[in-house]
Amino acid sequence: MNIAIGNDHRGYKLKLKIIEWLKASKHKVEDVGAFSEESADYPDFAGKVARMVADGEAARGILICGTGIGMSISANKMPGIRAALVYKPEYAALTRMHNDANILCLGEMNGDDLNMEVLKIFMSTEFEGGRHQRRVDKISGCCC
Ligand SMILES: O=C(CO)[C@H](O)[C@H](O)[C@H](O)COP(=O)(O)O
Repeated sequence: MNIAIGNDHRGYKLKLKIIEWLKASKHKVEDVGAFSEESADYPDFAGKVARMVADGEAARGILICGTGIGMSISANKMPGIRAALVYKPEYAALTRMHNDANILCLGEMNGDDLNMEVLKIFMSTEFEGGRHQRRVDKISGCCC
């Protein structure tokens, strides 16, 4: 799968771990930065990843900041994006099965172990469709 990934300064170290896992799992990774722990603005990276997912250049996106909150607020401004901020593994499965989330937002403060567990479930869970498809279709109509 083609994955776009982005972070601010607080998400930089976790991103490196995530990229290592994604590549070992045979995913193709496009890293839009930030490329260091120097202070950076999360909307800049959320916008780049969201654009790539919305345009079909990436099948899914991953965004990391301190809490994940700023990334999710920013990414969800882009039409076609369903960015989910997930702290618990069970919810990683549910947001894929029910919301067909196409971007995963992680908070570095949630800890590496939990975040890696969330990531692995997010990457391996399919959308269920059915009644959830109807609801996902309605998301696009919410802001128009
Ligand atoms: O969590 C975040 C936004 O939702 C960011 O990653 C930052 O942690 C937060 O905005 C604090 O920024 P700071 O410049 O590191 O104090």
